[in-house]
Amino acid sequence: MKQEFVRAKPHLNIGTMGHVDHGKTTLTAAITKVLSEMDPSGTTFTAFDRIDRAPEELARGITINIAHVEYETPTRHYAHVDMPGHADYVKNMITGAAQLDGAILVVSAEDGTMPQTREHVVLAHRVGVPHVVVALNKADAVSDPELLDLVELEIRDLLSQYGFDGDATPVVRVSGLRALQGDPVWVKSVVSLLEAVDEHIPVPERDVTGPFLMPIENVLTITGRGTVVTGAVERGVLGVGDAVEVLGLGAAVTSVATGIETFGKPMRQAQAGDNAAVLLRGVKRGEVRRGQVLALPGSVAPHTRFRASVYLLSHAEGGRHTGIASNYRPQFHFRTGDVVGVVELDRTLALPGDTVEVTVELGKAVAMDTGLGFAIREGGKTVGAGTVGEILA
Ligand SMILES: Nc1nc2c(ncn2[C@@H]2O[C@H](COP(=O)(O)OP(=O)(O)OP(=O)(O)O)[C@@H](O)[C@H]2O)c(=O)[nH]1
Ligand SMILES: [Mg+2]
Repeated sequence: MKQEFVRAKPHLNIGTMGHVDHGKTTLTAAITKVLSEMDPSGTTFTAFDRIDRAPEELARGITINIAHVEYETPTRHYAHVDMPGHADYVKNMITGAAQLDGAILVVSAEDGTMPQTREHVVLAHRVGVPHVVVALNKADAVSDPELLDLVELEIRDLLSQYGFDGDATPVVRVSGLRALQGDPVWVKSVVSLLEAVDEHIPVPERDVTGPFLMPIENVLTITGRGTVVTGAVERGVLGVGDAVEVLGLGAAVTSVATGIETFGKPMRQAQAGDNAAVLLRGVKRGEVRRGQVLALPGSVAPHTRFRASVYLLSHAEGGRHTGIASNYRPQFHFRTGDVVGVVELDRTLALPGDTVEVTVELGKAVAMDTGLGFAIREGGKTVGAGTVGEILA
């Protein structure tokens, strides 16, 4: 019998972002190591090579999204998503898969801010990652303190330039690598970083009273038990035995949640903000997929046509070089899924950097309400971010 999940501390979803090779995964491993040594009952050490593991390696139990690591500070429980520095990360971030309450921006002290540092900051702000704490990593490799000061200034400037409060953002000098190796000075640096995260990233208000909704991130089959969907609960509460509906991107499926887990521990109820794995009664694996939502039956409907306010990323932010006109057909990313759609403009041309009102017609229906955010991508690049306005069909 597995130990049941105990909700003793507030739960937050955070993640590491930053340029390739700046040390995100090393730092993630170091955080779990440092915390597991402070409180073995709260945190289990997750080694570097266990963080970057591929989904195929994961064959046991109802389990949580592979990208997540779990840990506890003295005051909080965190789900931490560590994603690679390349384009896939961006895609995950904008589709809200991670639904971050805050992020640790990892910047190598050796390199300073780099193109993906900028891209991630721009996107974090656009998709509504509300708070950022900076880990000025690899501080062990830079002996000149003035150089560290310089990089710190550069980071603060970058944050301020893209809508964060660069002056108020904590910038903590750390060495993930040396902390992982147990060097006490650098272990302390990771403790300081976590204190900054605890203090600077507030516990968000969760919508626990609204109808239950969870975007599906992953679908797994557990031999002998059935199909499990995983994701972060966006709103409401789901209890074992509750009726649910899977919708969007095709035919709806109704079912009952016969089991719920978080990080391998059974729970009676998942609530907004939790990472949950839900076992669905009588559902075949092929009937559900990433990009759909699991919701209280009748509480949300899939739609194809809507008005939207769209911001087109400027060229400097990684957006298009040229403008768009009506009949533009990019990929629309809603929550965990994406679908092709056609954009109709109210004017002849919209340029990178513009905010425009548009009508969108999707190729497949997506569960949505007014106010839902989405990203627009083409050729593997993010070119816009929008919000659903009036729903037309
Ligand atoms: N000196 C020093 N090297 C570090 C530190 N942290 C990471 N490294 C090294 O930097 C390299 C990249 O580290 P990763 O943790 O894989 O970086 P990442 O940001 O996860 O990289 P991607 O996932 O590919 O974007 C490795 O060789 C690490 O050993 C640090 O604090 N100090
Ligand atoms: Mg990595």
